[in-house]
Amino acid sequence: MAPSAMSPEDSSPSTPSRPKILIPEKVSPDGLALLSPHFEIHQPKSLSASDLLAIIPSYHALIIRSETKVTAEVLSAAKNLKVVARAGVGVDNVDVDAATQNGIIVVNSPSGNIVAAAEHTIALLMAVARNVPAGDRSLRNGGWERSKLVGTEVGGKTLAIIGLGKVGLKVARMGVGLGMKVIAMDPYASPEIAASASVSLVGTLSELLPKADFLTIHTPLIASTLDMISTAELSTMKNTAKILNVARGGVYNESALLEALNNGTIAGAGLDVFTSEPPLPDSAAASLCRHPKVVATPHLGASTVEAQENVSIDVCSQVLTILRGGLPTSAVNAPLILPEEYRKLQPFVRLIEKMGSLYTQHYSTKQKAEAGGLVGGKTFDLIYEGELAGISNTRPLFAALVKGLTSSISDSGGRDVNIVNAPLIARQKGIRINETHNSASQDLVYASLVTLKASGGEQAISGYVSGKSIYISRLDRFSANFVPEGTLIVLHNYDEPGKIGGVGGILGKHGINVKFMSVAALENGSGTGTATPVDEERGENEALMILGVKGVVGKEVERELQMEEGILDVSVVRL
Ligand SMILES: NC(=O)c1ccc[n+]([C@@H]2O[C@H](COP(=O)([O-])OP(=O)(O)OC[C@H]3O[C@@H](n4cnc5c(N)ncnc54)[C@H](O)[C@@H]3O)[C@@H](O)[C@H]2O)c1
Ligand SMILES: O=C(O)[C@H](O)COP(=O)(O)O
Repeated sequence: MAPSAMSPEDSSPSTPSRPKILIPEKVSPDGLALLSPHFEIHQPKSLSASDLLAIIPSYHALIIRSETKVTAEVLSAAKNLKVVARAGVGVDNVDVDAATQNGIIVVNSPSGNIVAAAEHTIALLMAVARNVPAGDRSLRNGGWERSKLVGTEVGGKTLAIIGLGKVGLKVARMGVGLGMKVIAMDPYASPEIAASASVSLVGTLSELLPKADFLTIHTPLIASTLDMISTAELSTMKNTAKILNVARGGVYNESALLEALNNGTIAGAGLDVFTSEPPLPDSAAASLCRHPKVVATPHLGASTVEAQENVSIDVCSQVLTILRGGLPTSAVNAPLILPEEYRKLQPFVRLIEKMGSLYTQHYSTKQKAEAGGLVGGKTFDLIYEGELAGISNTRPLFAALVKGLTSSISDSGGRDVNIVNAPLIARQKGIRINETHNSASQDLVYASLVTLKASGGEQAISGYVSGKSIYISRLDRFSANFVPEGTLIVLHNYDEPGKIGGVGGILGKHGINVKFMSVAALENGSGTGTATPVDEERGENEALMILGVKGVVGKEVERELQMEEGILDVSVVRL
């Protein structure tokens, strides 16, 4: 469709020379009022994917919600586009990497609809507890069914939350206000922040699920949360339990949920989000929407007047700034370093980001995660040695660490962290970072060395830069030497003959190719005190085996590796 094919009422009067903004979804007029005096705004009532592709080249800004798919194809055709603005949080419908490659800034509103999402969760909680929609439906059909629709009180019941971030924490506070006992599982949350909201943190799902009268998930949809609740997990819950989803379709397995409702494993569900929106006609999601034990809404979590005002003003003011040549406040793909610092700091920014991400993923295996506080609420020491100790502006390095620590646990992949907002994001998660410049290091083998340590434990990672390449030289109590890139399997094992054969056999069986292997021995003088229990006699023989692999390393592979004789612990890390 050419631009002229849009109906006249879809477009505001135009001044040809003004930059053009395309808004294919319903966005609150409050923010648009900031833009309309300066720009030509087009709001087509419906726009197909091919229409979008055809007209995008003439636009300078694109403002969207969750329905418009901004693909790599659209972005490479968008010759004049400076910004894609998401009036909301999730950017799962935008190819952010393609935007970055095309020099297009992606902005969002990280907090504008948090209250709305939390309140919608409570609305679904009360609706499923008290059969509100069923009562309403029955009355409309001329019924007066009282005994059939007896509900349960939520006061005194246990509300279990998975994901104690911005929305989860608000839901927790509201639950406490309703007289509920609130427990939560979030390995990366701050224990202090949880305690301040009267939430008891538990370490594992298996501890959380059997206690839940109501279960609600508020995590992003990422590799570790896809199908987080499926048949096995549902079977450990009370058969009176009811579950809620105002996060993203896919955190509950929809087929498993349907089966659990049909066979009485659990009692009900309140659902706002689905794996495909709207649900495909013959899908499990479509059956869930029609199920008598389900209350369903069409992704209304953020649909309040107030939230839409907030997100609209948030993103429209950023569009205004960007089209006038300024810097936005919430860029999802903002660079960590300014061009003038790029050559000197870029390898270290990359190294420290990878060290942070390695930390979060390596230490989050069940064996090592404590009840909360794996990342959130933790104090870290970031120690610069050698030439790096002389650098005074370490803001990009600090930001790189915050980005690395949070990248594997957020739906933006940490891309929204920049040098301006990194201290704020760290504060929100209760992360404290002490930077130390140690220029007096003796016997340093590398020109510069960076060490990341979590205080109060043995968790430590060191790394260095050589040319343009980055390396990890220490992981835990082990001297290592490997490149922190791609998919890595880190095996903590007894250094005994036959290990490589066994591990290779398992990987080969699953079609996983090994690209490199590195063995890390205990550092000189390292004792055997460790988070993982080791055999006293074999303790001196511990080692780490680090495998760089190609192929999908699923949970089954991890389980098989974990069962292998002499393997103490396994972590799969994607860097
Ligand atoms: N339905 C709606 O309209 C609507 C509105 C707003 C937000 N959302 C969605 O709600 C979700 C939460 O948003 P938010 O702003 O609170 O995000 P957030 O990033 O502030 O919080 C997410 C939390 O999940 C935790 N987490 C990550 N991986 C985990 C895991 N494997 N196990 C347990 N916890 C884990 C993180 O530590 C973090 O505390 C997002 O998916 C967002 O897109 C939906
Ligand atoms: O990611 C979000 O902000 C929410 O899921 C809301 O999406 P929406 O703007 O399409 O309502």
